[in-house]
Amino acid sequence: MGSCKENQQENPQQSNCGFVQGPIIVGAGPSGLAAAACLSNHGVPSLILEKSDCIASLWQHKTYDRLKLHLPKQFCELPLMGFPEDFPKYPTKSQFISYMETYASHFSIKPKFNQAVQSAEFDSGFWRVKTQDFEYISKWLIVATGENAEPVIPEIGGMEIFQGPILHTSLYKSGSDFKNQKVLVVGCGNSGMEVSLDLCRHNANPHMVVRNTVHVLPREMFGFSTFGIAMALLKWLPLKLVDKVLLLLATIILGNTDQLGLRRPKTGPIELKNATGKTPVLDVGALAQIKSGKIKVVVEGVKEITRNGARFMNGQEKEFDSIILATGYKSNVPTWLKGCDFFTKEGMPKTPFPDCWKGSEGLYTVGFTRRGLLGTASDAVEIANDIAQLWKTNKDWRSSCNSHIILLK
Ligand SMILES: Cc1cc2nc3c(=O)[nH]c(=O)nc-3n(C[C@H](O)[C@H](O)[C@H](O)COP(=O)(O)OP(=O)(O)OC[C@H]3O[C@@H](n4cnc5c(N)ncnc54)[C@H](O)[C@@H]3O)c2cc1C
Ligand SMILES: NC(=O)C1=CN([C@@H]2O[C@H](COP(=O)(O)OP(=O)(O)OC[C@H]3O[C@@H](n4cnc5c(N)ncnc54)[C@H](OP(=O)(O)O)[C@@H]3O)[C@@H](O)[C@H]2O)C=CC1
Ligand SMILES: O=C(O)C(=O)Cc1c[nH]c2ccccc12
Repeated sequence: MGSCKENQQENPQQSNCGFVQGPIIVGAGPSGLAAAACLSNHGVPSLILEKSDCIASLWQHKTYDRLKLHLPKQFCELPLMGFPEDFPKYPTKSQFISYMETYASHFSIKPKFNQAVQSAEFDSGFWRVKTQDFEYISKWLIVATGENAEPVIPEIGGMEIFQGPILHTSLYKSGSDFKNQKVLVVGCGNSGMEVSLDLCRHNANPHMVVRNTVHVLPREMFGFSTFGIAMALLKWLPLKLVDKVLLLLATIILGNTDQLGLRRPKTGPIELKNATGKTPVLDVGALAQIKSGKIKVVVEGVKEITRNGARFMNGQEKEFDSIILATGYKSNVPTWLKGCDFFTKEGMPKTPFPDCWKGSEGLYTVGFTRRGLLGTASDAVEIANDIAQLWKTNKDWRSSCNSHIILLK
């Protein structure tokens, strides 16, 4: 194994690498916390390394004010501890964050913050995980950096000459910053739809680019959550038939969305989500604003950004005050996990659900199932069961040391 002794000779007072008791978990989002809690429930310690300064940083730092869970709370709870009973069916962002905080403190999870993992590599039986100031070593590495680790920023010509602000939805907080503005929203996933709706509610004038097909479903059908209906039907019916039922009900409730510029993909909504990760839009009011004309749908893709607006694929140019990129997110695993072929070049596990949680040589992933927090919960339980079995059978891994990290002297 490569050693950190060379570094120590240069700086003998300060140890800069050490063994971690139990697994190293990268990321203190819902997935990392769920994995740590399930491990702790089996008596297995772990160490979470988090690049940000808080838990659930996606939710605390990169989401807008009016965000609510769009699946009912029973589909978004982490293992071993549900949401408080008095929370509404669709908890708000701040309720979700407070749940995460209570969860972390209940299981005494204390991540190491401001530790950005720059590389992780398997070497002679151990994972060596480097941050900007320390090298952590363990038998196990749990990747919990999320499917939404980095914003996708498309390369559109002319972005540098646009006179107004251009921001990704991860930086958008509220439409109050855009009052009376004409705003171009690029992208029509859940972020594009909800940001456009929020802009309407603050008297802005959003134009939403829909360059492709999109599934829009009502969040609820006849008082039941659409997601809940889908889950229930999937217990009895094949996926394609469930999709047909959902689309039939959606058409009855919403009408034909094609006429609004929202053409549906040929593949059904749940099949598409499972196959590609593309989440159907669960409508919380944007569709009504599209119907009323307050949100304008632009069916041409953006060709280039100009000084005062954008030129579209049909050659037409329109003026805008601001541009919001609702262009989605991507995994960052390929930037730091080295010499491992478990992930695709897009940073998603090659093994499909439900087996994507386990790699080889002590590598695990939590939260890469394309099934939201429900997938996170099932991964965390599987991983903890697996590691706990190994942990119990080998007492060498259980040191009497109280600290999580044993410094190499
Ligand atoms: C706006 C929005 C709303 C959503 N709403 C829902 C919903 O209602 N229901 C649902 O099921 N899902 C929802 N999702 C999906 C979302 O991905 C999950 O809710 C959840 O946040 C995933 O948790 P995670 O821990 O896997 O990833 P994240 O929450 O992204 O957490 C990953 C953590 O890893 C850290 N990290 C990343 N790279 C490194 C590194 N190199 N070193 C150290 N730390 C690192 C990050 O800072 C972050 O704290 C939503 C997503 C978005 C963007
Ligand atoms: N309330 C909630 O719970 C919310 C949940 N979310 C979740 O967060 C995740 C991310 O959602 P979101 O941020 O909407 O990302 P998505 O990946 O779902 O959507 C990205 C959108 O951007 C479009 N796009 C990408 N590049 C371009 C381009 N160059 N020009 C035009 N359009 C482009 C895509 O179109 P195309 O299909 O053509 O590539 C797509 O419409 C999802 O899982 C979503 O469900 C998000 C918001 C709210
Ligand atoms: O909200 C999200 O981003 C999710 O990934 C939740 C989710 C998982 N599977 C789905 C299927 C349909 C709609 C939302 C989801």
